[in-house]
Amino acid sequence: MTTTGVDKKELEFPKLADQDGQVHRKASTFRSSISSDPNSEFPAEKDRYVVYINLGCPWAHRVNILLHLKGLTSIIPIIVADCQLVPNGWSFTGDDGSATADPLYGFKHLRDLYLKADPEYTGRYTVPCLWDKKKETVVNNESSEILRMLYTEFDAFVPEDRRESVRPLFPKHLQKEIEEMNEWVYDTVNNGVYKVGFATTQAAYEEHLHTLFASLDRLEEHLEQPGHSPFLFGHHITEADIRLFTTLIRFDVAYVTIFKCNLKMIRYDYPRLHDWLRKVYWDEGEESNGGAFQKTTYFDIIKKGYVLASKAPNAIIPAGPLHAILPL
Ligand SMILES: N[C@@H](CCC(=O)N[C@@H](CS)C(=O)NCC(=O)O)C(=O)O
Repeated sequence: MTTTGVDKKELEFPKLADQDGQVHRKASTFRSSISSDPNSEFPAEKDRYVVYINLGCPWAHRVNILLHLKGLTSIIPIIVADCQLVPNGWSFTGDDGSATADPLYGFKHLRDLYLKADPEYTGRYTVPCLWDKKKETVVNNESSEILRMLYTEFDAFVPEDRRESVRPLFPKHLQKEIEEMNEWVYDTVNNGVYKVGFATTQAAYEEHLHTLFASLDRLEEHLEQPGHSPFLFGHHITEADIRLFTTLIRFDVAYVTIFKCNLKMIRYDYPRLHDWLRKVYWDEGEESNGGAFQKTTYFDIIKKGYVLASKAPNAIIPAGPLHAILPL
């Protein structure tokens, strides 16, 4: 896919930082669940749900990876919006992998779907956004919950060898450890890069920068411990790998330069994290169902999305690093 340059459509990004210069991410609003129970409010069905994403967003990337990993892309189709945020939110433009219009209603903006679901809605129009075609509403717009419900509730639609019962992303004996890691990785790494990149005071920037790198050091130490390679919790990919991957694959190419997360780089300063990242990215075997991570990563779109989001005055997309990811 080719990326278009920045044409400076209406460059306006809703402010993430509050008055105190800090990013306080608001909780997602739609929090219903799909269930494998056919009598539930949102039962798992084929051709009933779609998920809206864009190809730059790390939260949406989690869901894109999951659908590829579980072989669910024909059960829950993905609808891609432009990676460039305009005042009315994400739009469908035909650029950078985006649909030219929303295929369900012909809408030009994701906002229109949120308002169709709830005309009184005043929250942000975020991706990922899981939509129910039957009830014509947003089921859920919180990536961590979408991720989990898609791999637990759709097992009947997943090819047998990829089901949770056979190849779990959240194995019973690791659940406590994965939950614990999710908590600090979310706060200081996944969301941490945003707290650094969108800080509007020097103090907020520095505070979160050091917290972020302390957590990367902690992840490097985690990978040194027995049973923590090649993936975070051993020989198989788990939910924790998906959640960390979408942040770390953006690190050297976008966060270091555009978000000024620049104390260190993954490729030069974190040998174990670098091995882990390359292993996950380049895997084309069974663990990744033939390359789910690589196939869903669009480096040029990621860089472009962040340049626009950070309101860099000249909107120039950094060309480097020379290799977005190094070979194994
Ligand atoms: N907690 C949410 C965050 C999602 C989110 O913030 N997505 C960004 C894109 S990376 C978005 O849609 N932002 C639009 C806005 O805030 O107006 C999740 O994990 O799903």
